[in-house]
Amino acid sequence: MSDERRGGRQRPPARGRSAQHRSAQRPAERARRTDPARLTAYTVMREINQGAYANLALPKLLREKRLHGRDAAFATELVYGATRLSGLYDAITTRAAGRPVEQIDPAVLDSIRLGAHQVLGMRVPSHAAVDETVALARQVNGSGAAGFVNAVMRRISERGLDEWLDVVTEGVTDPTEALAIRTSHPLWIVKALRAALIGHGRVAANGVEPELARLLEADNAAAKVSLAARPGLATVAELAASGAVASSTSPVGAVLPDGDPGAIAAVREGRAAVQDEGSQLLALAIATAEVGAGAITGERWLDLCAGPGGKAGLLASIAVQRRIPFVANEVNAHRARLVEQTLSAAVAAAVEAGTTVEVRHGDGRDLGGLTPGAYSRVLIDAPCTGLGALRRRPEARWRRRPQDVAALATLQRELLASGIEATRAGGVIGYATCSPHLNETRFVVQDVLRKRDDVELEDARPLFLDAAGAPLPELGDGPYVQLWPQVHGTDAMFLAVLRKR
Ligand SMILES: C[S@@+](CC[C@H](N)C(=O)[O-])C[C@H]1O[C@@H](n2cnc3c(N)ncnc32)[C@H](O)[C@@H]1O
Repeated sequence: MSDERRGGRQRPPARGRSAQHRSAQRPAERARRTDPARLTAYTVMREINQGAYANLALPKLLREKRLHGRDAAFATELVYGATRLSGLYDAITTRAAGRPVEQIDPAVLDSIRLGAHQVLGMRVPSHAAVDETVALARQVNGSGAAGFVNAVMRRISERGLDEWLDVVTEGVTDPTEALAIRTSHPLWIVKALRAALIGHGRVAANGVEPELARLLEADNAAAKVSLAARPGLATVAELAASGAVASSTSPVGAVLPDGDPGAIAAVREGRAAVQDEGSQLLALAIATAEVGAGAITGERWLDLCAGPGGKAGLLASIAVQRRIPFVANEVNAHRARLVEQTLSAAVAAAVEAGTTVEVRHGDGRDLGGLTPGAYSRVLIDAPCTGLGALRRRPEARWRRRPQDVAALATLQRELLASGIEATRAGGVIGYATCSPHLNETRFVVQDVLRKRDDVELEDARPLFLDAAGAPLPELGDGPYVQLWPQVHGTDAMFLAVLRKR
């Protein structure tokens, strides 16, 4: 699609007509079909509405529709931006349409969300955004709906984002609620993140609002594409030769400024992978923690909740380099297969090195009882709400419910307890989540520690080193490590390191 068609720059007036004239045209007079990028974005929005995940549905459709380069980037920004900001855009649409969004057909609402994002969140000129949104609506929602979309889009485009933010927060006196509306997050998540910033010691309660705003804004920014070179299988230099830029945060990381990571041979071959730099640092921390004298000989590593295998991929390659047997366990059959796929290069390397990398399909809660004291290092990357990775999962904030936190609480405690059982004396246990929620992080660890005397908490901070080997900054008072997107540029990963007595 050309920039002109996309509206990426101002179009000259067509056949002497002004942009204002075009905006005032009846929808029937406008282009009847939209472009493939917008249509793809709309189709994915509908799939998300039916329960799909953006990070799976979008790449699949981009491949099917053969959209590459700038068209793929445009469709991606449309889907991710319109989905993340749908709470805000719905509040604006309510005012522009003069009726609650619940009274608007969800398919029509998706067209409006995409249009609103072009007008308020991207640099698409208003007239082009309105024209294209009406063309899309006519094509996918019908001509009756297109008239309605035209009216709503014209109202939306009458104000800039700042003006709309004032309109939708007018009369809202609670600053947390106003922040939730402005940054398009459910209120319960904003409250949980506020408590997490204070509870993890990032900021004092009386100065939390600016930091909370930074965190919520970071959730709304596109996450960079980070790659991890799996040690012994690939190098950062190899990734750099493929167009990535060496990471300053992770010693095994590189950032891909643009392009398809799947086009890089090391990624295709499972020698490198797309992985958040925080996840990389966390896996490296587990691999570098010193194990006690009782556990150092005959080391054996376990990833108790490995699917889809990101951290297992990094840990397994390090284990192979050190000729240490590695087991990746996963309860979900489909995800266990994904672990097998992602570990295939490490499995082959293990055979060469005369060691083993094994994928086990089963409930991690059973492993402590089945293989007590069998492992020198155990990672429990527990199932969690994922509130620390909202920037990567645009729909997650709208799907998660406050009750999900409580529903996971028992499982998280049982998995940690099982991981501790599976660890031998002197061994190291890492409890991790991609959520900073206090109920999924500190409180889980504290609860489990309170009930047993065979394990102690270690300071995890010295295990976090950046690409230059320097201590990662701003890790707080310890002993836990809580990473933050607005500080470290990573997902908000949590790690507690325990040692078995
Ligand atoms: C946060 S994810 C792990 C992410 C993984 N470590 C990575 O870096 O790619 C948690 C995983 O735990 C799995 N899980 C949930 N309950 C489990 C159980 N009882 N035993 C083992 N795995 C479980 C989930 O299916 C999910 O794949």
